[in-house]
Amino acid sequence: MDAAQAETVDVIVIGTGPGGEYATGELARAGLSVVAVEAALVGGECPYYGCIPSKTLIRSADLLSGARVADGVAGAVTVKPDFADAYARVVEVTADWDDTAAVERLERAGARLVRGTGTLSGPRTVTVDGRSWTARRGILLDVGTRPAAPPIDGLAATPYWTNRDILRSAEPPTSLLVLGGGAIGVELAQAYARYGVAVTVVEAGPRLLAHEEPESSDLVAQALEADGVTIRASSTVVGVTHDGERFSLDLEDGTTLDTQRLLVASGRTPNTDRLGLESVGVRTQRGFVATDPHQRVLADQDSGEVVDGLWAIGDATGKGGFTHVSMYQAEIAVATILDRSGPAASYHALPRVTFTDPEVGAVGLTEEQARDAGLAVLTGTADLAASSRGATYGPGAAGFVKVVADSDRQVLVGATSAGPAGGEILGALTVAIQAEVPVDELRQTIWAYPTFHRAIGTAIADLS
Ligand SMILES: Cc1cc2nc3c(=O)[nH]c(=O)nc-3n(C[C@H](O)[C@H](O)[C@H](O)COP(=O)(O)OP(=O)(O)OC[C@H]3O[C@@H](n4cnc5c(N)ncnc54)[C@H](O)[C@@H]3O)c2cc1C
Ligand SMILES: NC(=O)c1ccc[n+]([C@@H]2O[C@H](COP(=O)([O-])OP(=O)(O)OC[C@H]3O[C@@H](n4cnc5c(N)ncnc54)[C@H](O)[C@@H]3O)[C@@H](O)[C@H]2O)c1
Repeated sequence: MDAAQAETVDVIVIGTGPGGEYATGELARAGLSVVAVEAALVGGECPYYGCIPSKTLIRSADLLSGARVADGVAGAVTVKPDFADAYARVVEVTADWDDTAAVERLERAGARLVRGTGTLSGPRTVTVDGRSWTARRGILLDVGTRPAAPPIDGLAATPYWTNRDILRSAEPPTSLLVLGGGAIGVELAQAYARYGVAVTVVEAGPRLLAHEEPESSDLVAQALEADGVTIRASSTVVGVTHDGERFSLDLEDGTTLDTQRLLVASGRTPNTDRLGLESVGVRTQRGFVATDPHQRVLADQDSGEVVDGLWAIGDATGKGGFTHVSMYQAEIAVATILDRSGPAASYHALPRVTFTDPEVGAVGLTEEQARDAGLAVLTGTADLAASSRGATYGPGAAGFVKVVADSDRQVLVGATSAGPAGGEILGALTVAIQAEVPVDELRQTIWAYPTFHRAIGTAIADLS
């Protein structure tokens, strides 16, 4: 069928990241005719090149680290790291980068998958390789992001790695330079260092995990250094070359760094640049698509004008590059597409976890963001190592709970739980912020002894 003879369906989903895959299934189960267009693997980045393989690798590396600190606490353990074991688990959890199971799930739900790159070619119309579809109800975009390479002299001509290459590599490098100290950079730097790889992180900004509390950056820097990672913050790379074997990076301060492998983890670019958004009058901001709180696409950030029959979810909406955001927005979009009433999107209690050891869990605003928002800020902190649980835990107890309160409303607006199981402890803080539990109520809460989460009570008592 050519573009002139477009087939009509109810909904077309372009990009099946986690939210797009979920929405496709839900809409089809609701009885709509749905076509999902996917250029790569159904499920997107998270199950194949993101969350799932990285957290699997991190678990293997954490087991090695636990064994290494056993001597003097539990008895001597001989540790013989074997990356092949870790990689085998990565192959298992990604189904060897095969999306057959996901495709079958979609088809069982009644949806149709079209492999290829979808482009908007006018209102409610999508073209894939010369074939066109028209959507009666509309089009849902979940196109995600791809790794962004900074404009460094020579870099583009080198065989640098992105998250996609490193997580598919069966062999660990002998040395690894990680460009970027964000979530991808710090998680993978630590995991590879624990496998004996000589790792250096080069971060342009003054600290790692720049979006989180400065205390989190310090904690993660100390942990990475304890694992042997060299951290170079406030460092600018001005040139990169590759001689067929090794990379050479020139820094602005005159230093030259040599490495076998280079991982570029310096941010992402939304996949909206070749999507045909101009054909429906949508202007992006730094590639991000603006949406209203029901995930309806806006013509641009400022106008507030809703584009008829177009929804967007996921990383490309710029509300946070996390699978749980994609899934959350997908539920909202599905409700709107099905004309069901439902709550509008709200991000005041957006949680995120960086899966380093110690884990950095955070929700809502940082102290600085709360102050910048003009709130009357109170903060409270508790040191995990100094807690009873910390004393019993022994090595690896470093961490803290920090709470940020709005003293006018007497509710928490932000919190960090960094330490062992920091991401799990975050759950209680997320509920407190989502439900705007009064600080007084949190003061009266009984926190089990001796747990790490009891530090939430200590931090609340410390509010000043
Ligand atoms: C190494 C790494 C680790 C991560 N760890 C975590 C974590 O622990 N927790 C967490 O919450 N998040 C994590 N993330 C982020 C997470 O992967 C994303 O937030 C998540 O995948 C949601 O993305 P999305 O829905 O925007 O779509 P994506 O997952 O980006 O998928 C978009 C899909 O759209 C397809 N596509 C794009 N354009 C088109 C087109 N024109 N036509 C057809 N198909 C198209 C792509 O092929 C892709 O399959 C991690 C990311 C990385 C890279
Ligand atoms: N645990 C998680 O939830 C998790 C894990 C990994 C990734 N992610 C998501 O994936 C996305 C990408 O993560 P990321 O770590 O690539 O991006 P990021 O934006 O979080 O961090 C990129 C870092 O690279 C630095 N940088 C930029 N240009 C540089 C340069 N030229 N030289 C040196 N440093 C430079 C930035 O200052 C920043 O600190 C994010 O949306 C993140 O939320 C989430």
